Amino acid sequence: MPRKGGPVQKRSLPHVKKVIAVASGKGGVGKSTVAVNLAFSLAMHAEHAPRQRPRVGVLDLDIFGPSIPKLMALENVDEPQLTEAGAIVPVVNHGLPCMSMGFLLPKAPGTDSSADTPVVWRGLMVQKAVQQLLFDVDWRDMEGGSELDVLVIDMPPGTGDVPLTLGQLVNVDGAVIVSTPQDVALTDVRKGVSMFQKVSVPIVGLLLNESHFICPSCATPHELFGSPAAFRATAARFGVDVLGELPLVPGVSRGGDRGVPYALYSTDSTDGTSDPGGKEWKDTMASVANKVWQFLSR
Ligand SMILES: Nc1ncnc2c1ncn2[C@@H]1O[C@H](COP(=O)(O)OP(=O)(O)OP(=O)(O)O)[C@@H](O)[C@H]1O
Repeated sequence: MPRKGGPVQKRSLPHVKKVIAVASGKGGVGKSTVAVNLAFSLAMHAEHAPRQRPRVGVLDLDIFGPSIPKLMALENVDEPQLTEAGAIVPVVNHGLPCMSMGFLLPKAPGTDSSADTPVVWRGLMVQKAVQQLLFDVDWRDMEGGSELDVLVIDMPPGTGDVPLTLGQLVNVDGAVIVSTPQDVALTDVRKGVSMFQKVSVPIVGLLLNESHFICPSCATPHELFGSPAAFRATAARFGVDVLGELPLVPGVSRGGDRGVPYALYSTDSTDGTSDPGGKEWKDTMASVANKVWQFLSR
């Protein structure tokens, strides 16, 4: 909380070593999909022997449109448990601890999911909810007690109150900004970069999503939403890296709908990575995770 008469103090999140925010200037560009898959790719990071792999979690800060419950097949879970000290215990699927407003909202009448429960709140209540999600979750492994090495935060789209609150209150180690190649999305990328710079959050880099589609019949890459050149130019203008260019792959969307993130699909089976562009998507995501890990290890 801001102290009376003094500057706002940034804090670390309890039991979390590093924090990465995944943000976008505009909605619907694939930010949540990237956040979840980045978390798995960091957790499976090739540099680590299986026993030394980092503990990674995901926090969904999209209060008004939480996507993590669906992407993680956790839509119908019961309300999270509390520790003896009253902290919220994350919900786990596929081995990944997650927390989202979607787990704390009451279920919509006649359903066993909160997906259709509208959130109609005023600013102060949103601030309170964000602070609770940030500071009142116990990310420790309930069995071994180990802390979280990396928390990936799925931000709400845009440059509203939530990203500002996060940047002002929390020591965020880096932000990844996701965009598609359309002009309108790029304009918002510029706003996002400026906002994080204003609250002194280092930018790891920009990530271009749905940069191209590989034709299933002729294997030619097509730029469906515009040329990546403008995106690269925007990154260069701000002096930030382009972390990668992810193709549009139907299996990525199917995986999200089924609650099985694409990073978990194996590369040598018929489960979807035979999609045109599937291997390129996976290799790019692994390389992005590698760059994020290097950034965090500086
Ligand atoms: N590379 C990709 N290939 C195919 N589909 C994708 C890809 N990236 C995202 N999608 C699909 O695009 C849709 C939007 O993605 P997502 O929900 O992750 O976006 P978002 O930016 O988080 O949206 P919101 O602003 O609503 O939070 C989803 O259906 C997702 O499965």
